[in-house]
Amino acid sequence: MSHQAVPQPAVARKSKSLSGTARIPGDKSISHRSFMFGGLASGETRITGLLEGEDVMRTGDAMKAMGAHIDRRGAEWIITGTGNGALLQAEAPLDFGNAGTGSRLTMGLVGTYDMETTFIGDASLSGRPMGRVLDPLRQMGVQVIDAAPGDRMPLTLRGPRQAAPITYRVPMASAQVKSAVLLAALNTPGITTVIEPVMTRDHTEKMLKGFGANIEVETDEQGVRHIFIEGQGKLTGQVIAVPGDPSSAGFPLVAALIVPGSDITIENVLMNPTRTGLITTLIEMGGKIDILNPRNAGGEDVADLRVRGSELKGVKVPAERAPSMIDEYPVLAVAACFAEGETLMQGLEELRVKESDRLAAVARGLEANGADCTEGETTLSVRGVPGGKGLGGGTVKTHLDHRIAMSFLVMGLASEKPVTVDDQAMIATSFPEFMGLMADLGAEIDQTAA
Ligand SMILES: O=C(O)C1=C[C@@H](OP(=O)(O)O)[C@@H](O)[C@H](O)C1
Ligand SMILES: C=C(OP(=O)(O)O)C(=O)O
Repeated sequence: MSHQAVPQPAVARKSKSLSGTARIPGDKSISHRSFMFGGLASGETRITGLLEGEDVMRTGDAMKAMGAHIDRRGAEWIITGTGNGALLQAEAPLDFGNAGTGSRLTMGLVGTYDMETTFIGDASLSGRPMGRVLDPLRQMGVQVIDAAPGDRMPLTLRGPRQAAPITYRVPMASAQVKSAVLLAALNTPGITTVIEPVMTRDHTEKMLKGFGANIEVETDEQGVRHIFIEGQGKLTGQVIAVPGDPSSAGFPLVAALIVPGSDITIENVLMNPTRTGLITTLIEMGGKIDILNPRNAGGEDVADLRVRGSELKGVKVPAERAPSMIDEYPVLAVAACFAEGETLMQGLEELRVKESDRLAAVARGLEANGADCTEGETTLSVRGVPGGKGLGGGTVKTHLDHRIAMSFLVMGLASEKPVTVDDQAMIATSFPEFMGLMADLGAEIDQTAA
């Protein structure tokens, strides 16, 4: 399905206090990896809580095209994998739609196989840089036999007869790049080393260990992580319960903070410390967020969050925190619009290469809705208006970016005037339940005619 033909606008209006309990869908990062590792392992993998968003379904389709069996039985997804080293050449191009994670991790997964694989995607994905993944793959012996200018998709990989292990220092804070090299190592003899100067989400390392890969992580005195992985080992199917996605939780969370009088509970949220930067920041801003029932589920920390309407104040968000909240800056910028004083967000260079240039897309959307902000090369500062007086009234260009759409719909719930987004169709890539879940909490969001 293409989202580019018929835009579906939506409008969010000032809402009365939000209330109720929400269960957000499964974590996108863990869901992609569950399909990939389950599809690669020997035997059966059973997954509950999987995110059934379009991005993850594309990964499932890719794994099926390479020989995995994937079925949904009731609430469970059941995968019979090919066995490590036994993926088949896909007969047609793999279409990853809008998904950076799915495409980049799969490039790593298949790159070291002695076969050809073509990757295609939508207009947003085709504009995103793939050289960050292709560079280390080339060092391992992978040929890029066709790519759009600037190492972009569509592109075709031709794997070597036998790949060579490398030591690779990840040059930018990117879990996708780290993961692509680790996955390429699975079909490479010997030990591949990935050096990660700045820690990013660690789902690949944790989950590969769970599937039986020989992978070790050492952190040196400077805090630099060295990840060692031995290729061509056996992976065995697992039982996985995917926790709720903290990036998706960010939307009802910020909505409840900025709509006065709100009191909601968000259940079963992943609290892995590489993902909780938004919660830390909002608590620093004075957000009333209670972390309830902290527990461990399937090797990950999870908790329920009680969130109440709050008087927020602006803060400086340090650059070091960026990797732990990288997808949450658009919605944090919205929270900042309702805070007293200035919020300064730093270290945002990676936002420029997401589904849209998120730094520019957020700044333009805020300006269109009367917010006072300054866009720097790698920073964004927002000067807030407690109560939201004068905010709203604009239409936001979403540029095929789900997080821009959801963030600005949240803004409309507490702004004096409605906020319109030009297209909400992309929300289905990561959070298909968004509209219904927000409506159940009392949010006034209408899908307007095109
Ligand atoms: O590894 C992952 O699952 C992800 C890594 C991040 O991307 P980068 O690695 O490009 O920072 C994040 O933005 C994306 O939504 C999911
Ligand atoms: C950046 C994101 O995803 P991806 O890179 O997988 O497209 C996101 O979901 O915000």
